[in-house]
Amino acid sequence: MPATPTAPVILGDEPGSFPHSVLAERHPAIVRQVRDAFPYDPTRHRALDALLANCADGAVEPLAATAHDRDLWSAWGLGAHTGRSWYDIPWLWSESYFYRRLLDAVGYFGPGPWQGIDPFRPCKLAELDAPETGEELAALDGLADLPAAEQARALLHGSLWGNRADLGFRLSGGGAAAEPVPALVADDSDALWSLLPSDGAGTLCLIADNAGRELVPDLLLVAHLLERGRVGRAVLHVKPYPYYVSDATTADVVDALTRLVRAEGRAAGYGSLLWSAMADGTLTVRAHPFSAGPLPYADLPADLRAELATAALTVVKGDLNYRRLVGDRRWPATTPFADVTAHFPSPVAALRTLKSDVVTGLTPATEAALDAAEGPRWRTGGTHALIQVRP
Ligand SMILES: O=P(O)(O)OC[C@H]1O[C@](O)(CO)[C@@H](O)[C@@H]1O
Repeated sequence: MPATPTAPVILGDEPGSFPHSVLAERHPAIVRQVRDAFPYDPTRHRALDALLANCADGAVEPLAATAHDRDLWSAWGLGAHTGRSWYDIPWLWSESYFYRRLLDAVGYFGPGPWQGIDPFRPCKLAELDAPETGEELAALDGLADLPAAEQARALLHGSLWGNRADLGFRLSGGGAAAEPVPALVADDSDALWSLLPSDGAGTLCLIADNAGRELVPDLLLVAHLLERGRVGRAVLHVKPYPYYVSDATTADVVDALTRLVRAEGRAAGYGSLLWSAMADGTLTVRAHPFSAGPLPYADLPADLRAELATAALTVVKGDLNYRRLVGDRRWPATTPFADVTAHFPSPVAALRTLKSDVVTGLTPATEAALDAAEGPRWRTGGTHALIQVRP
């Protein structure tokens, strides 16, 4: 094994593959869904129709000369990818740029009346209002009598499996099937807990993924760790603008906290704790532009790298963040997780349900058992999860 392992970057160019289906089917479906979700004006309809025609069969188009982030995207490779098929460039790049273009089409960056209107907000709010969310919050009261370690474990698993509730995933109609065996394909949770300094003064960074039913348990986990003095400070990294359908933005954090403080019982207590923690700076929300960028975390910009380097532990949530953490490549599944995350500036834990082909750190026996039981389906079905840690 070389010191810096490598593997082919995933493209979307193989018909029948999962990445290809996302570009060819999921993206057009998302454009249609967004077009139906708001009473957009004719200009917005024309822009959405143009994106619909372009995204499945066309070539990558540049941003407008006036776009506020044109330089940023140029630095991220826009020039090199312009004019090429969406299928022939790194899949991670194509997907990220698709969401950037979608926001253009709905007028998100303005100027105009649709500036700042999140096209995915109705779905996100519906999740927060769903009866399941209320049930999950009520279940929190039942944890109170458990030993501390079991409470922490339950909240960690709530955050982990919260990643299954992802709206983009649901749009494709590929919802979670029967309970998987084994559900957890890797479990380094003991190592995760051991990374929190015993003096309770460490900083936890949590790179969030989805809003709604994933962000709520993420926040509960953070609240629990702050309340119990397991961490002294927490930093929640969210997206600077709507992305991958349900990814959390600052507005979604506000919605989730509002949902918590209006709940009953322990959930409300955690909500108040977090509200105060934000007011006194114990909990900080960050929305760095790179968080919605199309590059892997190996390419972290210097300021974000320096910031994350101060964390006792960074928890990286979800499938997309996993792809960005280990690199969106065709790794052999047994590639050591520590090798592919050696670039990351702090100790790091990945909490993710498996929703794309990328995976590392499995034992040969686990990979063989999964293949034998399910064929390739275990990689993308969202029915399996992992907790992987690199100290
Ligand atoms: O919300 P998550 O867990 O990041 O999952 C989003 C997922 O959506 C996809 O990008 C497909 O659109 C997955 O492959 C992916 O990584």
